[in-house]
Amino acid sequence: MTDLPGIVITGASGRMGQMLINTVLGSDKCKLVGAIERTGHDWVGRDVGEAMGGLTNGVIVTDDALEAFSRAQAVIDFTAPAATVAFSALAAQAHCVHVIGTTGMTDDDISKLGAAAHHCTIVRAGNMSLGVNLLTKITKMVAQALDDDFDIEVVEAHHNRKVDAPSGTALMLGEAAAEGRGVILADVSESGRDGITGARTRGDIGFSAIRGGDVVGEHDVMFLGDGERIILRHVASDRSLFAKGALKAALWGQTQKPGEYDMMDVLGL
Ligand SMILES: NC(=O)C1=CN([C@@H]2O[C@H](COP(=O)(O)OP(=O)(O)OC[C@H]3O[C@@H](n4cnc5c(N)ncnc54)[C@H](O)[C@@H]3O)[C@@H](O)[C@H]2O)C=CC1
Ligand SMILES: O=C(O)C1=N[C@H](C(=O)O)C[C@H](O)C1
Repeated sequence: MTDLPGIVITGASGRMGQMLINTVLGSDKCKLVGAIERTGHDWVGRDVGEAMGGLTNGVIVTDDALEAFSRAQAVIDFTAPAATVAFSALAAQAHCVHVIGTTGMTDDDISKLGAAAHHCTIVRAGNMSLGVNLLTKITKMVAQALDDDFDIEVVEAHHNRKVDAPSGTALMLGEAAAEGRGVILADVSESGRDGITGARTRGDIGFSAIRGGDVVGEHDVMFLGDGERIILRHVASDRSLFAKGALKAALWGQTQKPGEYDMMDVLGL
């Protein structure tokens, strides 16, 4: 039992944090050794099981990330961009695998992960589910097969607490479509249409975001031609699939060399 890899969960009180804690506690392949929240959060100092409304489990929520990481083999991090950049430096110092689910990271944030990846294994993906990663592959294939006669639009829907748009998944799908077309997404990306926008530019990849209620995550990639449309869709109905994917990545990362990886690598897609 003691030889099982120890996992730390950051953002312990969050929607994904709590799901991840339950997933780790329910696994016979790893053990929970730490739970992190931001300084000043009212969970800091409390037993995480009790804070989640259940039985105590002996893991006390802390804001001392480096101390917790130094007792762990992997950190699973679904928090916010600035926190994730800071955690990556600490995970590198502690030589832990860093699994990153956080979305909304800028190019500058992502470039900062590069230094940490010299010392530790980083697995980062905007979506940890098998279905979305497969959809990403399929999107690239379809985009490769069709030309600009088909307009590409990515439409996503999420719950009303989500703070970033387009979603990390939508951007993954957009990147895949752009790769399939042999173009750079930044050169053709179109989002936030409003007002007199003019006609659609041929070759653009459009993004639309719906926010409301408790939607877990839905993504459509639409290829719209004259007289026909192809619509590829993924619907997530339970956050546990992201948590299971992240845990798979944390365990996979135990045998990898330092560097930056994604869920395609983990899933062998
Ligand atoms: N890649 C994937 O498969 C998925 C990614 N996500 C992403 O995960 C992130 C979190 O999503 P939710 O759990 O829904 O958000 P949330 O708002 O419920 O949770 C975020 C948690 O991070 C904590 N946090 C923020 N800064 C911190 C810091 N400096 N130190 C420690 N904790 C800190 C907050 O206190 C909060 O508990 C978002 O970026 C979301 O898009 C969500 C689901 C799946
Ligand atoms: O914030 C969320 O909830 C989700 N975020 C990820 C994203 O931005 O794509 C993954 C999933 O769709 C849920």
